[in-house]
Amino acid sequence: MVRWNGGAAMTGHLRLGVNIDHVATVRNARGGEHPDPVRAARIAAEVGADGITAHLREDRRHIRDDDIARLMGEIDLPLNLEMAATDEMLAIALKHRPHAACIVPEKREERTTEGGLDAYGQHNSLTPFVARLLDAGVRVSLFIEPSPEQVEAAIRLGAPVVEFHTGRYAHRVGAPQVEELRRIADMAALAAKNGIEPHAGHGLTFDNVAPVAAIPQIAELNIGHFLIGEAIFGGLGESVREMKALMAAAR
Ligand SMILES: CC(=O)[C@@H](O)[C@H](O)COP(=O)(O)O
Ligand SMILES: NCC(=O)COP(=O)(O)O
Repeated sequence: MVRWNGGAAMTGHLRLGVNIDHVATVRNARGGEHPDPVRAARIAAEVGADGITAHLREDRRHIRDDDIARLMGEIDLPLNLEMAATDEMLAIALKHRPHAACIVPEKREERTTEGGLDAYGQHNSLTPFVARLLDAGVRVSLFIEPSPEQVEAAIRLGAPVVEFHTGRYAHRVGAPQVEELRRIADMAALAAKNGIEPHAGHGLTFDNVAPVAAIPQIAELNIGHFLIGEAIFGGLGESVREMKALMAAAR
């Protein structure tokens, strides 16, 4: 597994991080070992994914601890470990030292990640958390809403990356969607101007990815649920290839 070199990760290439959480959702539905999320990561790597994202939730509803261990041991792509800001998850991240850790909010009752991390309100508790991960050579990303308050909080926390939650963009249409896209673009520019690498993710699909991919400062998109759903019909390799082609065409 690749590790972050501690330097600025900004490049012109728009990277695709494939989130394999929902391969594990299907696996866990029967309590067995198939389909294997690590096999999905291997297929994604073979067809050109730039990284793998996996969300180890506190309730282990999909990705499990052993999945993270196997991803680290068997997959050569950078692993972006999504995690809540808890002592348990910090210990796991420090044990594995993935390429990156993306700090996300978690509510047990939520169906999926409903909003961004409140980096502004949680500044004091996040400060040592971010520092410990950075000291271990893990590239820290904060999964936040595209707002000036949250970007400024990320700057104060010294996070090298932010990932904008695109759920509100993905679930709106017409003028409200355009307005949300503008917020994301403005916040990507604000982050980049302050030396923070902007990413985006959540709810992105073939139909809505292009306008987000066209935002020049955005360096990485993390996409999962839609790709795994599409894989049911045309195979994971094909869905990843198609998403990468759409992202490249938008630049
Ligand atoms: C943080 C994020 O947007 C995704 O990783 C999402 O969390 C996928 O996992 P869930 O669908 O379990 O939220
Ligand atoms: N951080 C977003 C992510 O990893 C994937 O979100 P989704 O595509 O599963 O909604």
